[in-house]
Amino acid sequence: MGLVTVAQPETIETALDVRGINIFYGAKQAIHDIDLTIKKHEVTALIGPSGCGKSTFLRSINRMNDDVPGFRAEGLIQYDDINLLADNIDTVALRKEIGMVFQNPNPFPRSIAKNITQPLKEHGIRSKRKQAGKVETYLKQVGLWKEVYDRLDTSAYSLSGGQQQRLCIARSLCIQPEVMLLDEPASALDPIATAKIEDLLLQLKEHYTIIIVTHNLQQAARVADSTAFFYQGEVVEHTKTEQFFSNPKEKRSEDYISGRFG
Ligand SMILES: Nc1ncnc2c1ncn2[C@@H]1O[C@H](COP(=O)(O)OP(=O)(O)OP(=O)(O)O)[C@@H](O)[C@H]1O
Repeated sequence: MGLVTVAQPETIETALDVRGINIFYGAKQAIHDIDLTIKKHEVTALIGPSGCGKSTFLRSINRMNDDVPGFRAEGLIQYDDINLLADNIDTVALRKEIGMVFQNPNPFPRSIAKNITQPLKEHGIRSKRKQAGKVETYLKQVGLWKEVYDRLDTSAYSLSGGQQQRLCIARSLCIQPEVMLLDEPASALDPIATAKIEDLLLQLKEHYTIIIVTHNLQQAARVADSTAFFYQGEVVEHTKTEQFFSNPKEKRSEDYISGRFG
């Protein structure tokens, strides 16, 4: 993925080891010296009030902000033996391993099937038989197959918002990433579609490492193994979700959970 290598992470259970990250937009510093350990096959929730830097941090992991004018990220985000913030990272290869799903469903303006086959083709899978097999596999993995198997050639835009979001998740999964980044993936969805996405995340963590930004504290409590509370560009507390919500260590965490700010 890049030429710069660093020492192996402390344990093989670590998916991403984040050390001393500082992020700037021009002169404005959005992230201040954060450290985080993201464990493999867990769901990690990033929570905190608007503007505290959750999306900035998430988008830095797979270099989505590189083209934002004035953007600069310093420090170490270690994935295997690679620093994801190194200058010579191949972002296409990076995004194959670290996929992303956005707040608003954004399927390609093509058929349901082509939303899966297009990324497969881009990653060298040319056999139509293999492509068809993967369309079925990944639509099943996101619980969409039964709903769409008889209309795979119709436009992805004919799906509901919740179905479109599950299609976007299938599109990310079909190239078999290790890590999935989700930026408020259910905030544009109704409660039933949201519940389906949450169920899906709980199933997917068996195969993938998941980091989710959410404004919904109940959602973090339902789906996340660990929760990181961001405030004014810092990580105030990162601990097991159950402990975070029942017995936070920091006063600012307690104030946030109890709705005293944010
Ligand atoms: N493209 C940009 N250019 C300049 N400043 C930005 C840009 N994107 C974000 N910022 C600033 O960086 C800080 C962190 O923003 P960010 O969007 O990461 O916060 P957030 O916690 O994800 O907020 P929200 O929950 O509202 O999405 C804010 O002060 C924001 O104004």
